[in-house]
Amino acid sequence: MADWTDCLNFGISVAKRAGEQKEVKLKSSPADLVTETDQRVEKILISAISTRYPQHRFIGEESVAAGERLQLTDSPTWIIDPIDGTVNFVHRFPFVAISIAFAVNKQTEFGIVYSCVEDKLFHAQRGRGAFLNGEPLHVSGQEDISRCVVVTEIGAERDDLALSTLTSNIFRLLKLPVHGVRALGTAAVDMCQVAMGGADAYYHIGMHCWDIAASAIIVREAGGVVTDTDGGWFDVMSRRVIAASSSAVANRIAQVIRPFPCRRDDEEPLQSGGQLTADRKCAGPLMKSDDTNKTH
Ligand SMILES: Nc1ncnc2c1ncn2[C@@H]1O[C@H](CO)[C@@H](O)[C@H]1OP(=O)(O)O
Ligand SMILES: [Mg+2]
Ligand SMILES: [Mg+2]
Repeated sequence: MADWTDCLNFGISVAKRAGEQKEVKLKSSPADLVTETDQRVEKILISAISTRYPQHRFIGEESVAAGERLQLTDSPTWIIDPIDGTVNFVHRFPFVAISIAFAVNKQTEFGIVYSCVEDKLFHAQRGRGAFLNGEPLHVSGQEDISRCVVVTEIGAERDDLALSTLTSNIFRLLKLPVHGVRALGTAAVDMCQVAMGGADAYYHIGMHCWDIAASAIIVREAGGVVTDTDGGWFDVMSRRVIAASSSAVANRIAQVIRPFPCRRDDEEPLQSGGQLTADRKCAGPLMKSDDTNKTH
């Protein structure tokens, strides 16, 4: 079996170096500022990694936003979110992360999440455990949903359908009841909270592979479970994830939440007048046919 430890160690060093890039130049508008900083960090990461590993491929949030095709092949591939928590970053809400996953044959070999403001470095390598600043990490092991803190994200969709699904899912969880529902503004750090036992579960529909790939392996290696939002097999391109302290909690959340259909990350982008449209939009019917079986 190939040993990717050299890549992991290099990934950790570039993530920490990129996390020091706190200087932000004000451009013409807040939107420009965000784009410029996100793009700059992604360029720093990709240029350092590709110089060392010229054969490797990349899936980067900003490269995809600039029109690059999103395709996970069997080649060694780095999946990068240069700034996870861009809205936090702009508002100085203190949870912002660099998320880097590395996959070979479509299997994640390691994940790195550097929560820059907190200076917390989470990492995990397949079969070798999960760590926070070098110390082993463990999920809470909680099995009782009524004793759980559950994390999710509000996301950016503001249409009625998205908002009603989002709020009704939170409503259902609160009515179980769970101990609390939280949202930190970065999916990567949300899931690392599950890995370290600060939260017992995370779920969301609509994140992208770069938001969740690294923290998914960190949760698993910390002893947690990662599933699809229907409780089935987790597919990193599906944009559907539950990360939990136990199978019991993951299954209970899968029973409670209503699905919100999204275009897969590896689906062909929608074409509109020759221009690529934002692939962040969800599409399709609101409910799956089996939705009537869900717990209300
Ligand atoms: N269209 C979108 N707009 C804002 N945040 C999004 C998003 N799609 C995914 N996210 C992610 O959702 C969380 C915030 O709710 C962050 O992890 C954020 O990642 P980002 O900061 O890298 O965009
Ligand atoms: Mg992100
Ligand atoms: Mg980002």
